Amino acid sequence: MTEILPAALAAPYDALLLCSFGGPNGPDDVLPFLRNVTVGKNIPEDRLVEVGEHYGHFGGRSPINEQNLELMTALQEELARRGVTLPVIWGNRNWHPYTVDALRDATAFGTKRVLALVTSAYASYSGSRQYREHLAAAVAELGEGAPEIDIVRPFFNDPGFVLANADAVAEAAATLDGGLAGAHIVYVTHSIPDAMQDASAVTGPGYREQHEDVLATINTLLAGDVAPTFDSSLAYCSRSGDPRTPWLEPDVNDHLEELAAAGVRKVVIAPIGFISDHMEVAFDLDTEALETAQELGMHAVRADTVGVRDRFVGGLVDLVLERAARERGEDAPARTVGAFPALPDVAPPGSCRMRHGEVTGIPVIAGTED
Ligand SMILES: CC1=C(CCC(=O)O)c2cc3nc(cc4[nH]c(cc5[nH]c(cc1n2)c(C)c5CCC(=O)O)c(CCC(=O)O)c4C)C(CCC(=O)O)=C3C
Ligand SMILES: [Fe+2]
Repeated sequence: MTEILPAALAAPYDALLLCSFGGPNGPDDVLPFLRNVTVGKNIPEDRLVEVGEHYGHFGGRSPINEQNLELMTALQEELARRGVTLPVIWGNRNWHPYTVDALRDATAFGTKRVLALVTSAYASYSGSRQYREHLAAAVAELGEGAPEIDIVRPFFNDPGFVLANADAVAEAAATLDGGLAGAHIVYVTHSIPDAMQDASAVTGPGYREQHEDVLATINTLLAGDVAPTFDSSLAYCSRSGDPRTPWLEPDVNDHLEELAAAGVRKVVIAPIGFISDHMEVAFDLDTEALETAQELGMHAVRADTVGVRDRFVGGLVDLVLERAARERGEDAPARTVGAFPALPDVAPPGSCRMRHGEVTGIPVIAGTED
């Protein structure tokens, strides 16, 4: 076999698109951004006003854009460190810079094959399929000359992501009196409607089961060789939508109350569902949940999100190069931790619909529209 020079390790891709959610950069952006997010979503107006106020507490801007710029730089540096030639570009689903604009620019510079890395680790409609619809819409809008796009599989069970989370939980626990002993780790992720959960579980492990897998791995790592003296559970934040529609529970605040009533006094809040400290983390956890814990007389600390930790960024670059190698027809096994295999590079028919049983026929990239 001929050896591939490092510079060509990302071939056939000629750009890596960091594809994210987007967020407002100032007060005037907040409402138009929220309207973009909720178009066709049946979110009550008073919920929009409430979420607008969350951004208001932070000067009308979300930290998400700066965090994505940092991640983009970290990815570029790690690729350069490995000698790989692959420009990183950035585009969002719901706010500037929009994906379609980033792709148009890249195309003008001759980009033909793009690998997209979505900033959600877990597979569900919101975290994966909706991005794949969004990318297909961008390609359609660009028309002739649009780049061909592939996607990095949802990376919840990537060793880099899971180990970086375990490090963050261990560091947070170390700040508690007596460390992890006698503590309760509340793992937290974004709630989704039950119907979206059910749809996420049709062709592979569901959204909740993916999180349960990650937290089981982290718990095993933290326990080491000794019998664990800590407990853990999974709770949810940021529920929205019609209050009559069932979403995944328990809400993190309700859950903290239950734990306090059961005598728990030491808590690590571990936001494994999010890769950076964007608004859900800054408001729903650091503002609301930590306040709830304090009112309940608990000592609670929030573990870092993976952000730009070396292990995480290194894992992402491994995923990118692994995907490129498979695209070149090489045998590049997908590395994982936990009970589940890697999710496929191309989503199977029927995966991660918005609602269980619903077929919309909306085109996607890296999968079929059924
Ligand atoms: C699973 C999931 C992630 C994945 C985790 C990840 O990707 O990291 C995620 C990420 C994010 N969600 C975000 C913001 C919002 N999400 C909303 C609404 C919704 N999210 C949902 C789910 C998820 N969301 C769902 C099922 C809805 C209901 C409407 C719908 O079905 O789409 C709304 C509307 C108002 C409201 O209802 O809350 C907003 C403003 C931001 C940006 C934060 C910032 O600005 O810093 C980010 C990263
Ligand atoms: Fe969301």
